[in-house]
Amino acid sequence: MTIRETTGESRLRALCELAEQVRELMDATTLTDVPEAELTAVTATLTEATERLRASARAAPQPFEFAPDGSLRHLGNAVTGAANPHALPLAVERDGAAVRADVRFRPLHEGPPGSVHGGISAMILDHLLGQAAAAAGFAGMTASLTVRYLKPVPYGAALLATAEHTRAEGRKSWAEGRISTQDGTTLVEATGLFITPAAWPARPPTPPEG
Ligand SMILES: CCCCCCCC/C=C\CCCCCCCC(=O)SCCNC(=O)CCNC(=O)[C@H](O)C(C)(C)COP(=O)(O)OP(=O)(O)OC[C@H]1O[C@@H](n2cnc3c(N)ncnc32)[C@H](O)[C@@H]1OP(=O)(O)O
Repeated sequence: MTIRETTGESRLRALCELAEQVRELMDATTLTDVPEAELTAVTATLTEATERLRASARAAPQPFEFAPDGSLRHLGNAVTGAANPHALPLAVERDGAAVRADVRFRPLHEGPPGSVHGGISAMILDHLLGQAAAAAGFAGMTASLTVRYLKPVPYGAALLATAEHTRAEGRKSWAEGRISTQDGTTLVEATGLFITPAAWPARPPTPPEG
């Protein structure tokens, strides 16, 4: 018996491929040094492509949903969503009780000359800490995030982001995490408070792998 993929999944894969191409475009735009006439010509091409995509539009990005394999996914997420060009996308994995993700920032993420914008590091850590809390069974919204910037974060280098849930008190729970180099030097670390909104189920499902 042949199991067919749904048309929806095939279309979603095409959407993710488009998002990846847009990431390539953003990288190319950040670094391009072509002449002005070429910039103008490419802008015209992109204006046309943008209008084609807007011919039919959703009210919101791809939702939090179950994939056909039963896993939870959020393709529209700004950090992990493969269908969201803004996302790296970060692929978050469970590592025992903790979570981890390989990270390679790009010139697109520049803040101070030659290194990554602090808000980008904070965004990655916010999400990773949130997934660590969710992995421990305490999914919630970020109520506060404290970030300590220890060393500039380079782009282009293979880095590692890790986080773990540390404790819970009722609907409040805490997690901590860091972005480090491959040799274990911590560049930026964060602590976060996550609160499960009263309206959420007491024990939400475990987080998606990414
Ligand atoms: C159907 C759902 C299914 C869900 C499935 C989930 C699966 C998960 C999988 C994967 C996870 C992915 C991970 C994502 C990570 C990224 C997360 C983000 O980026 S979140 C966006 C940024 N954050 C916001 O937009 C929050 C906006 N704020 C709020 O919504 C509320 O303020 C909220 C929920 C944080 C608290 O609202 P209240 O009404 O529940 O809070 P009150 O009842 O007043 O307080 C409860 C306790 O918390 C303290 N508290 C409240 N807010 C606080 C704060 N900001 N700082 C410190 N303490 C606070 C209070 O003092 C109180 O403490 P006392 O119980 O008295 O000890």
